[in-house]
Amino acid sequence: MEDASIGIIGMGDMGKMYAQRLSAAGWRINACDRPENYESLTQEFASQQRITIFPNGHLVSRLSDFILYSVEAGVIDRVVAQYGPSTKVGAIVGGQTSCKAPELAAFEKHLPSDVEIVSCHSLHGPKVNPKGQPLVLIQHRASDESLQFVDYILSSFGSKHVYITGEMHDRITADTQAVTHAAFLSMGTAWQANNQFPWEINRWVGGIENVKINITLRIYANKWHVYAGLAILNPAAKQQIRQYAESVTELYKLMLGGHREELKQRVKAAGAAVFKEGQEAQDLLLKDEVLDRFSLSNRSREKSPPNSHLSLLAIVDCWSKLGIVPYDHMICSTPLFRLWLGVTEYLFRNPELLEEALDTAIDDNTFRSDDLEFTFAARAWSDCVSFGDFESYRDRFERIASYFAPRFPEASQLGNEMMKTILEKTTNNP
Ligand SMILES: NC(=O)C1=CN([C@@H]2O[C@H](COP(=O)(O)OP(=O)(O)OC[C@H]3O[C@@H](n4cnc5c(N)ncnc54)[C@H](OP(=O)(O)O)[C@@H]3O)[C@@H](O)[C@H]2O)C=CC1
Ligand SMILES: O=C(O)C(=O)Cc1ccc(O)cc1
Repeated sequence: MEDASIGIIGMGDMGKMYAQRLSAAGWRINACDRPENYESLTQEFASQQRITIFPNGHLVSRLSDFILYSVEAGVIDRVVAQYGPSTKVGAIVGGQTSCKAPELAAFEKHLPSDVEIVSCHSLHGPKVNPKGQPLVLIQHRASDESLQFVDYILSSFGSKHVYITGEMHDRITADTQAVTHAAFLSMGTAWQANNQFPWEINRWVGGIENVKINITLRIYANKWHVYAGLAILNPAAKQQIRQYAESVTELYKLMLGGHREELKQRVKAAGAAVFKEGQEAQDLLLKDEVLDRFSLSNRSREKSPPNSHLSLLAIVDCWSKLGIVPYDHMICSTPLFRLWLGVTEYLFRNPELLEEALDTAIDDNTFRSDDLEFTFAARAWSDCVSFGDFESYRDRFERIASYFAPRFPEASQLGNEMMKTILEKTTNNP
């Protein structure tokens, strides 16, 4: 067992993270990226004895006992079609892509029948310490023994292993990932459309606004294909993002029409369905003292600025309409999802704050144009995902990312500290 070697096809951020950590745990790694990256990768890993770089996936596949594809989700079929037939007889193959339906379909289609399939998914970014984070393992076409082997290989991460099917993985991550990203992508789109840097405007400063701002910038500072792939390729994501956009639109119409009682009744009923009695056994995930430390703004905050919090009211409405209990999704939660649930929980478990948000939504028209742009944005992202066009997703994503780009270095440093502080409190208690 110990003399087995691990193949990694796709040495981007996740592939490198896996190579580094697995080689540090003593495994021999055979890795490749696209042939044009062979020279630079060879140089980069020259001093690492246990990592051997090869020019292409054929050479990695024929040598390795467990082969992991860590490429963009949109190219998985093409890459497996290319290298799959070269897989070593009796090897185990898996993938790291964020949506399992296309990955598993590609494996079934292109891998020889003597090859077993155990796939995986680390539910965190490459710079997050895997310890304690969920790691999904999917025994798709494999013996129990082979699952145990992969389990053993990946055990050095110290992650929390979760054993589910590919289908269940996609249904849960549609919520924990795709809808979560849609909400933050929409916030960024709305700020850009209104030509705002939210940390420069008094009414945005402080508290849960800091989480919204830091996470939005964190997403836009990342690679578009990760978000596009997991949303566009996951059929459950389309439906769930559409419901989020509908919830945003319907709540916004109630606000515009001044339907205070209907708005309150709908939001509170949704809140009661999602945040059931007894679930508050654990402390609130987020607290003001922590949140206020992570501001991009140099303005001071005197009092919690009132806000309609349309994005948060809508996610709870969306969960309730879909019959989703987000706490049940903690098994596939990413750090971002836990923060997102943390901020909604913060609002909904504080009746005064919720009441203030609902009254602000009706009475205070300074939020109307922000909320209008947010509504447009949520619908536009939903259409973009439903349409399934990677290039238009990329175009929207990169246009908005370039608006915020000057603040990425600062936001990412602050965002990392924020994640670390908040996640230290939540990782062991998901
Ligand atoms: N980033 C994240 O936070 C997470 C990502 N994931 C998933 O992991 C996968 C990898 O993501 P990530 O590492 O971030 O993305 P990257 O873009 O950093 O890495 C993908 C790598 O695959 C390479 N590649 C493309 N085609 C081939 C090929 N034919 N042969 C060999 N290599 C190839 C790419 O090369 P080139 O760039 O030159 O095309 C690139 O270096 C994705 O499916 C993503 O959804 C999962 C968990 C977290
Ligand atoms: O936490 C998130 O949602 C991220 O943005 C990082 C991420 C991206 C893709 C994954 O498949 C898993 C984690």
